[in-house]
Parts: sequence; C-alpha cells; structure tokens
Amino acid sequence: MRTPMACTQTLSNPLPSSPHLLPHKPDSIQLTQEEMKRVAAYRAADMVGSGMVVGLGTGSTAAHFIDRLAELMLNGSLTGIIGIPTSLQTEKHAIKAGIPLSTLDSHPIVDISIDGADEVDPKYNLVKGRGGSLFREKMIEGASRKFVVIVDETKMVGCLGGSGLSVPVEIVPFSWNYTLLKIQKLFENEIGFSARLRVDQDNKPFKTDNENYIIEMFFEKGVSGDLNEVSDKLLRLTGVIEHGMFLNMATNVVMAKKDGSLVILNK
Ligand SMILES: O=C[C@H](O)[C@H](O)[C@H](O)COP(=O)(O)O
Repeated sequence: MRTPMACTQTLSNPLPSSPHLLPHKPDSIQLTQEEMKRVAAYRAADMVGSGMVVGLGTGSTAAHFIDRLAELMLNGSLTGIIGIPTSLQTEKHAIKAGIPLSTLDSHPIVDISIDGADEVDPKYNLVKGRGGSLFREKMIEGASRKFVVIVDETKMVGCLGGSGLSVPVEIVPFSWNYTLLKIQKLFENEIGFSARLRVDQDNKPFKTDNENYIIEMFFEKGVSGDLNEVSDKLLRLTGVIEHGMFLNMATNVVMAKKDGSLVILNK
C-alpha cells in the first residue's frame, strides 16, 4: 500500500527567460487563452521539416497546429509531410485541411509529434486526455523521436492533478464499476482522492475512439509520491488500458504567455 507523501514540487519560477517572438505589445494588452494557444502552435510548426512523418495531436491547441501545418504545405514551405492522427477528430480535421495521412502500422517511426496538454509539471511530465484521446496519443507520441508539447501558461502546474481537474484513465467497459472500485482502493490512503466514470451530455458513459470508458481521478493536492510507481500500479490493474500521465515523454515544451512572449523548453 502506498504511503501518502505530499507533492512537493513548486512552480516558483521553473522557466528560463524567453525571447519575445511577437511584436512588442503594450503592458495593458494581454493575449486571450486562444491567442496564446495559437502562438505556441505556430511556433511549434516551425520545428517541422519537409519529408517528416508528423504525429498530429488532438484538442483545441493541436487544431491550431494542424491549420498552420496545412498552410505551410499549401504555400510550398513544407513538402512531403505525412501526418499520423491521434484521434478520429484530428483525422477528420487533417483530411479537410488536405494533409496526407498514414498510420503507425505503416510508419512506426514518427519524426515529430506536436500536441497540447492539460497540465505540464516542472519536469515536463504531462496530464493529457481530458478530451478523451490519451491512448492513441500515448502510442503515437511514444513512437516519436521528438514530442513537442504546445501550451499556454495556464497549463503549468507544480504537481500533476494539481489544477483540481481530473487525471483520466482509459478502461475497458466490461465490469467498469469493478475497475473503478479497484482504482479507488489503490488510492484509499490518499486524502481528498475521488474517482468517477466520465459521462457525456446524455449522462451515458463517455466512449473513447477505441470504444472504451474513462475514469476521472481527482487528487485534492495533486498526484503525490513517485509518479512512475503510481503509473505502474494503475497499469497493473486488469481492466486499465492506459492513463493520462505522460511521464518523461515530452522532449520540448513551447509555452505561450499572456504578454505575447514564448518560452521554449528543451530536455
Ligand atoms: O484528449 C485530449 C488531449 O490530450 C489534449 O491534447 C488535451 O486535452 C489538451 O487539450 P486543449 O489543447 O484543448 O487544451
């Protein structure tokens, strides 16, 4: 059984100073969250080179990247790009944008993946999957030589789960309530822990692209202790397919700030 141990990571200035990549904005002007997402996505698109196999992320930040990638292909700046989509939603978007697609089966080595995240901790560990796409994302991003995370500054946290929002776990639908009980048992000593099945607008179980269910785990003070141990324990539960903690996977983080500056972190 896990000894409860407080998450001790802090966010006190974990970031180096950054170049201002946007024209100077008066102090009173601040970017909206959507603008920050676009700024990060556009900068990350510059990391893609012609002829690359590119993992295409999922979510609102990744959508800006897909639009930019398509734009760069259309104006001839990038040629020979092959995209590997991390969700059905992204697949549709990329097809509409005119990006040629393939699969991991045909292209098992991905040059670069670019995707958003729900949280980034000071060691660049991530929470992903609040949009439900964590399994395909983890497969494709795990097969990538470079995995660039694009976020706005609101996504930076001291501890994973520390924003008070969920850490998702993808499970098989069969006996889902039993799997939920096992997850609750795993964290029974964790003060303020709770878990529940994700439901859709009709109060039916939310289904992932793989027809699985999602359990949302909530940690009042963030996930504590050794994250790799927490990961292993979850993955050992029969019924659990994957979880949304992406540990030691990101090679770069491109983070846009409200003042228009960008911080680029490299591992
Ligand atoms: O399942 C969703 C993905 O992991 C997203 O990358 C993540 O939720 C971040 O999404 P957004 O860019 O919309 O905040």
